[in-house]
Amino acid sequence: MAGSAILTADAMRAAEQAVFDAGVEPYALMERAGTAAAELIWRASCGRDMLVLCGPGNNGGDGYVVARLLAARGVPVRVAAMGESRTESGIQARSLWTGSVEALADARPASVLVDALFGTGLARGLDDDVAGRLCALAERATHIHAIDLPSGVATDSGALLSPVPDYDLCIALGAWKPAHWLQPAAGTVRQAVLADIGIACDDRVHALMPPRLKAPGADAHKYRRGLVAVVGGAMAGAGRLASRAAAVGGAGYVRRLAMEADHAGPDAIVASVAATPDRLAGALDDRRIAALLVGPGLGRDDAARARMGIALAARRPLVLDADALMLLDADAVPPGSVLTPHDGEFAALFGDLPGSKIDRALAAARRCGSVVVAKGADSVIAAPDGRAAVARGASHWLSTAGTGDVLAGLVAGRLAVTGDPFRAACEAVWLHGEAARLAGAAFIADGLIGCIAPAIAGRL
Ligand SMILES: NC(=O)C1=CN([C@@H]2O[C@H](COP(=O)(O)OP(=O)(O)OC[C@H]3O[C@@H](n4cnc5c(N)ncnc54)[C@H](OP(=O)(O)O)[C@@H]3O)[C@@H](O)[C@H]2O)[C@@H](O)CC1
Ligand SMILES: Nc1ncnc2c1ncn2[C@@H]1O[C@H](COP(=O)(O)OP(=O)(O)O)[C@@H](O)[C@H]1O
Ligand SMILES: [K+]
Repeated sequence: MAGSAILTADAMRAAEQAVFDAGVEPYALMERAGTAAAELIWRASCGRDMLVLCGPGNNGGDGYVVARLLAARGVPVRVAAMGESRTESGIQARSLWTGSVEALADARPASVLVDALFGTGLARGLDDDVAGRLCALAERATHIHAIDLPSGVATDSGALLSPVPDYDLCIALGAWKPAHWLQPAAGTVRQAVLADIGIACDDRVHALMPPRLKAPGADAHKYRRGLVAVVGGAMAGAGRLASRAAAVGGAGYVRRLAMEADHAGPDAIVASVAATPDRLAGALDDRRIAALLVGPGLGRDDAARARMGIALAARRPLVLDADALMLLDADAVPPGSVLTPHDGEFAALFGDLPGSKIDRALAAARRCGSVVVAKGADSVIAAPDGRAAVARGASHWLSTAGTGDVLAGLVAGRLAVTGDPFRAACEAVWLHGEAARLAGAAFIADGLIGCIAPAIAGRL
């Protein structure tokens, strides 16, 4: 997973320190960072006039390196600073900049604005006058670039601590930070690029990467590919959406255990009426069930609670979604399951946990010994062993009823295929996002299912 690690500010500082301990001079690392950033900004700005805003720390130091290197290439660059440089490397970078330095308060706008005010050292929101100046200069620029992070975002949580303009490009130095992936900070940047500056990173928390999938082999048959059972409930449509997603998602066989007979297709999905506790328990007494999905359209009444109890008692690998998450207690979740809560379901199940969305998902996963997919415009897939993958950039057209049922079905389908809850959840979230991208604008959940097959085909 090289190149996809997501590090908090503290972890980044530790990773940088390891580089210094190995004999690299701190200023040499800043030169690497500034050189990488200058190259990307050079490509994006085509020689237009540029204003670099430099802060008092090492982020500002990177800004002075960028300004020097681009001026040497003939770019008309000006620098505006927020006070004197305060770090050793920053002071050195400042001393090598031979141009003038304007005060931030008086700086004139330019076509290209480079924000090197604050990075991982931001401790609080920008003062009103600084944030106001940043936003006003951004308003007048045609290209806005952030060095490492947009100034004003909290590195670890992705919260906005003060007003933040919209950026065209953010150059993450050395490793991704949570703010590049978590909302709302991630939403302030149109394109984020990672610049490798030779820092080794622990990638237990990482960006969700496209999966490598395998087509069925010569020895495949429907049970070997995986049997998924979907426990239907009061709202039959949700179970149907999930069943279809499980089937196209890779399961060899999908059984929908409905409350009442309906003949809505597709015919490849075996629907049977399992309305009574005995019928449901009987249908679930099958060791070949490789993934059992409970929750979409289940309902929240006594009958739903009873159906969920029977499903849990079947002791098959579980995917729990929607109403199941509202009926269950976190301590009653069978370890080894996959849970797919949206924010409301997450809060109902786990309460008000502290920290970033990544911290909260990891704490929830540890608590119930299961994989937790904390959904939303940023989705965090967390495992109880401390691994987490973060997805961003999914189409906001996904904010339509039933897309969560599709995701739950996809997770069940991939779980039946792989037998690995974390891998299955990662593959499903990626395929769901890719299907949405392929679906384009204004789709509904039924249409999303039609784009899962091409999403899979693209990863074989
Ligand atoms: N380590 C390295 O060698 C490398 C690091 N790299 C770069 O360094 C960046 C991190 O640098 P950094 O740690 O110096 O923090 P940075 O974000 O520049 O700001 C800290 C300064 O701002 C101040 N301050 C904070 N909040 C404030 C506020 N709201 N309003 C006003 N002031 C505020 C704070 O002082 P305070 O007032 O909190 O005492 C402090 O003086 C990182 O993102 C990357 O770009 C790369 O070059 C690779 C090599
Ligand atoms: N604004 C958004 N941008 C990207 N993805 C989103 C957005 N809103 C919701 N989603 C995704 O759509 C799905 C919605 O799931 P959920 O809220 O459970 O809906 P439902 O219960 O109606 O099926 C989740 O996979 C979520 O990550
Ligand atoms: K910055």
